[in-house]
Amino acid sequence: MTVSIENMTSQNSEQNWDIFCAVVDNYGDIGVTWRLAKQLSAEQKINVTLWVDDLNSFQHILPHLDPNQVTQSHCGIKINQWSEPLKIDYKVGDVLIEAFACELPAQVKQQLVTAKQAYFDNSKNKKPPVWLNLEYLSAESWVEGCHGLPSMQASGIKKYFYFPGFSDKTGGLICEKTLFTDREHWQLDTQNRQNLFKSLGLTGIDETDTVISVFSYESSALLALCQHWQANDTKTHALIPKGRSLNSLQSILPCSIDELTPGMQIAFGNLVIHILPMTDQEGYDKLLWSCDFNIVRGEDSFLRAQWAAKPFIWHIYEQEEDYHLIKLDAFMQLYCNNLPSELAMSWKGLNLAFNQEQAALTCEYWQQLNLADLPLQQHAKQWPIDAINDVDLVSRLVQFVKNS
Ligand SMILES: Cc1cn([C@H]2C[C@H](O)[C@@H](COP(=O)(O)OP(=O)(O)O[C@H]3O[C@@H](C)[C@H](O)[C@@H](O)[C@H]3O)O2)c(=O)[nH]c1=O
Repeated sequence: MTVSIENMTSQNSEQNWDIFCAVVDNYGDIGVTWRLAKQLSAEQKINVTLWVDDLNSFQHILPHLDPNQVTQSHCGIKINQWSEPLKIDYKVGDVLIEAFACELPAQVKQQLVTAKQAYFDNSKNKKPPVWLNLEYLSAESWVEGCHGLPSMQASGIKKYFYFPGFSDKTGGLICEKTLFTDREHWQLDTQNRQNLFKSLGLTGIDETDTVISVFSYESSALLALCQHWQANDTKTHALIPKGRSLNSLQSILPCSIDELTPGMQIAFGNLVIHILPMTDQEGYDKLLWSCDFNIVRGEDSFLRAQWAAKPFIWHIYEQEEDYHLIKLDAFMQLYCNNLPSELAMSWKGLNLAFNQEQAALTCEYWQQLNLADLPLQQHAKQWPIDAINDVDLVSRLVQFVKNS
């Protein structure tokens, strides 16, 4: 029997999925789950409820969100405040996703036990949901062996470990179906970049200037790079939202970080720092598409910099015992697989030096890395096509659930 895509998505529209997200810090946990929720809803027509414990953080990347509402809808997704105890009842759906091993509320776990028992008593009752733990993205090879493994929980229900990743044996990477074509169209017309900068209140940027977006954690290497750009021949614009990157630049700023407001420009020699307003994720993607180089961090902006098809530095989220450097290395090996060795050395050197706060080395590698270098640019364009490995995370996830 053949089932058409339309039939499959209309079957999905009867499905209810819940995603629970606890914000550990910053915007990555909510950033990833929000992307996931939007794509499940828009492309798979699944009814998604996203439960979030910190709506104030969420509002930074979804400006229309009202942090005081216990429940609200945006982009077709129901967003519920996750408080303990829950103010809104959780009703068992078809799929339950806990993001990044967050501890589900006791009420939810109790509902799972009840659902399991009811199904055990009479298989005509609704099946308990497929329960998944969505893990962090890593390019390490062990991920392939752990993706999809079940673990029996006290409720008698299996919980599956769902690992995003770069190979076909992993859960894939979040990427909307039309993202690459949307980006290509955007990048074909330089007017888009100019219009975007204008809408963000960024002025004085000529077409020939180098534009770099900066969304990193604190790093003395960033200060060194800014000082390097300041003395450089090319005019450089660093677009930086209020946040952690600026903490490293306090010594060169004319006022305290609190006093900075979006749209402000601070000029030093050939560098202009622009204070960037934070936008929603769609706006942020377009910013990455429009810059010549992006400095990104965490998980979601890291992936979006890859989808932007531009060269980038990944400031990885620090972990205990420098474990993050192992993750960084695994990704760099993969990314540099087909790069000419000299270019690979400069790109890896730059990323490692930035992450290890080796200020002088960062500038040295920056100088070696010519942004106009054709192989570097071509690689940045080809990489998304190779990395997506035919199928994105949401498509793989829906199939995984069907097979579970
Ligand atoms: C600058 C900017 C970012 N964003 C979004 C893009 C991303 O979804 C989100 C930032 O998330 P990330 O890039 O993942 O970085 P991050 O550092 O914010 O998030 C994290 O990293 C994880 C690895 C950790 O585990 C998390 O606990 C968390 O710290 O903010 C906007 O929507 N608009 C903006 O203007």
